[in-house]
Amino acid sequence: MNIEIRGLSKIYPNGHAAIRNVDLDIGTGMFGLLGPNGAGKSSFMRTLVTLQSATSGSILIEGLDINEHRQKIRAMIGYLPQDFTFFSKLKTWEFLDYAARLATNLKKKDRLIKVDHLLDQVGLLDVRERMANKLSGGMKRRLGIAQALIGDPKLLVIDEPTTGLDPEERIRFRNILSDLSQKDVTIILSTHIVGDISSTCHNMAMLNKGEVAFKGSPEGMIDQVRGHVWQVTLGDEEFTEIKNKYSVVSTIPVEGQWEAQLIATDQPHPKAVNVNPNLEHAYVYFMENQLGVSLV
Ligand SMILES: Nc1ncnc2c1ncn2[C@@H]1O[C@H](COP(=O)(O)OP(=O)(O)OP(=O)(O)O)[C@@H](O)[C@H]1O
Repeated sequence: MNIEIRGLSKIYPNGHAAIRNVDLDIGTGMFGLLGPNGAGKSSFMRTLVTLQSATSGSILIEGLDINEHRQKIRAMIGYLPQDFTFFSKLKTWEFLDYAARLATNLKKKDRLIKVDHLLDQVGLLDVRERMANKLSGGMKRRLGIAQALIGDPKLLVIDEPTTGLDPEERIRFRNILSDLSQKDVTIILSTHIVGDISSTCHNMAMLNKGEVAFKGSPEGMIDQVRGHVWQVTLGDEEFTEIKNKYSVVSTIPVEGQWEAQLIATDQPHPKAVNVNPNLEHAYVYFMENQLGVSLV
């Protein structure tokens, strides 16, 4: 899979520029689009899956311009929107069968085989008879993935899939996506949860206010913060001073003091030592130092 995006902008009729001049190349595997709420992730995804047109710029998928080959492109894509909802009167398998009727020309027997295969793949075979709207939040999200997979897409576009899920469901969901990406499905995943990207994606971009703030590998983003992540253990008074001055990423109480990790360009306190950065540190660093967003 090869997706080439050049100079992409989306300005809504009210004048709001949700995507600004985005250039991205997305290849096979799992690609993560990271960014805070309102960064333009959903606008980008909706444009990519041809649900809305761009104001300017181009998107080529497998060399095909999405404006000229809309039907062909749509047949290649499975999409799970952020606000995916169910028809309330259908059982879990019936819902998926309905989606299969819309998306495929399969005969009933083959459709039902496919439905059960997909339910099994996303761990919902046990609850196939349960009403779809009675599934838990995580199960609904997994049924959403099954529905997006029903037409055997080459590209799966998933908008904020793990928001609101408990940690167990989040891990389960990530594992399903990892399995899929091994099976020749390219996945583009948008999220504001750093852990979704660090545990699954080899390539990523960070969007902020509609612009690409970083593109590359998660390791590449982490490299940029190396030397700027510090750990220091302080009493109440000094800790309050530090907290008011720097972005504190984590705090653990240790024997009446505070062990804090924080982001700072230079050593923030004589006792502070550098620690190995992770993607969460890099995210905070980018938001603060590169983009001027104050998190203090
Ligand atoms: N149809 C629209 N008309 C006008 N403004 C819009 C429209 N859709 C989105 N926006 C605005 O564009 C910006 C980007 O929104 P978008 O939903 O793409 O961001 P996001 O990164 O997906 O954030 P979230 O996770 O909060 O949905 C926001 O300021 C939003 O209010």
